[in-house]
Amino acid sequence: MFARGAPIPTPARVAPLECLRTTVASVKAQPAVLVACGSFSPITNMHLRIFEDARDDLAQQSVDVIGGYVSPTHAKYGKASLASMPDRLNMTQLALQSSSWVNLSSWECAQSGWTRTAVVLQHFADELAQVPLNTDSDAKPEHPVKVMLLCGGDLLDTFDVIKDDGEPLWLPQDRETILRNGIVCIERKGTDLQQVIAKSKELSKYKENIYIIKPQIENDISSSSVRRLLAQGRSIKYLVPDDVIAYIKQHSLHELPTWKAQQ
Ligand SMILES: Nc1ncnc2c1ncn2[C@@H]1O[C@H](COP(=O)(O)OP(=O)(O)OP(=O)(O)O)[C@@H](O)[C@H]1O
Ligand SMILES: NC(=O)c1ccc[n+]([C@@H]2O[C@H](COP(=O)(O)O)[C@@H](O)[C@H]2O)c1
Repeated sequence: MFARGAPIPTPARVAPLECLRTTVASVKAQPAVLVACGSFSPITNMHLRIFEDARDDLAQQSVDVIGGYVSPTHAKYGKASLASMPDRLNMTQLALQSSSWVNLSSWECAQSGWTRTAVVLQHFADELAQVPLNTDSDAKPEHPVKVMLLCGGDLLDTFDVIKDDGEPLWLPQDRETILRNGIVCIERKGTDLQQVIAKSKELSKYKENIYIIKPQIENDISSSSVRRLLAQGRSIKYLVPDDVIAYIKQHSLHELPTWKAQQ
């Protein structure tokens, strides 16, 4: 558990290796690691589900997902709805206890400020490139591991956003890096991904690297809907893992002014 009110200790690795599978399905398969960057304030069952849907769909396209990471963003990302870093990390860790292949990465939160997502992914890529991969046969996998951003369609839709100060939300070189490596986008109500890609020259250029995943069971749980239910004094059972609900109650996170403001 991360101590509340204390800085986050720097972890030994960006990508803890506990759950990483180093035996790739076949020589020809493309090994991949999925990294979900986001707020996770709090983590929901749908954040966990998107990993499962993505892994199943990618397997049908000869992409062998050998591990996954949830990387909560730094407090200095500045979104009002962010619970503290220890709280978001603790809730994420509790939620991931039930996963055999997705790990928490606390690296982003241990930095002194917010880190751009492309930089986070590059750290993962640098570390994971050092991990020797093999197959059941003697032969080594033909492809090096790819680190791909896992996100909801709404995130891809922010790629062209220009902020109020006139600066792009995503630096052009960062978008390029992310798109070159591959991005796995889960369709989400309210975002037409085909349209998002078609209207952007850059996204169209890389459309082969954008894996669009249709959730097998549609579910639009979001952290904001969970916060809204809490603010209304309603139940969040079956939307969020039980241990996370217990943590929220134990530490009265539902009383956070920015969570209570959510209607
Ligand atoms: N129901 C969902 N379907 C598909 N993707 C989702 C869903 N919920 C969250 N995600 C994706 O998970 C990633 C991390 O989620 P994050 O906590 O940043 O967003 P969120 O749950 O939409 O939060 P908020 O409601 O506070 O904006 C994002 O890429 C987001 O699009
Ligand atoms: N330029 C960038 O790298 C950039 C811009 C906006 C959001 N992000 C990331 O995307 C995620 C978005 O989270 P939210 O959807 O909760 O805002 C966060 O992990 C954040 O760090 C990255």
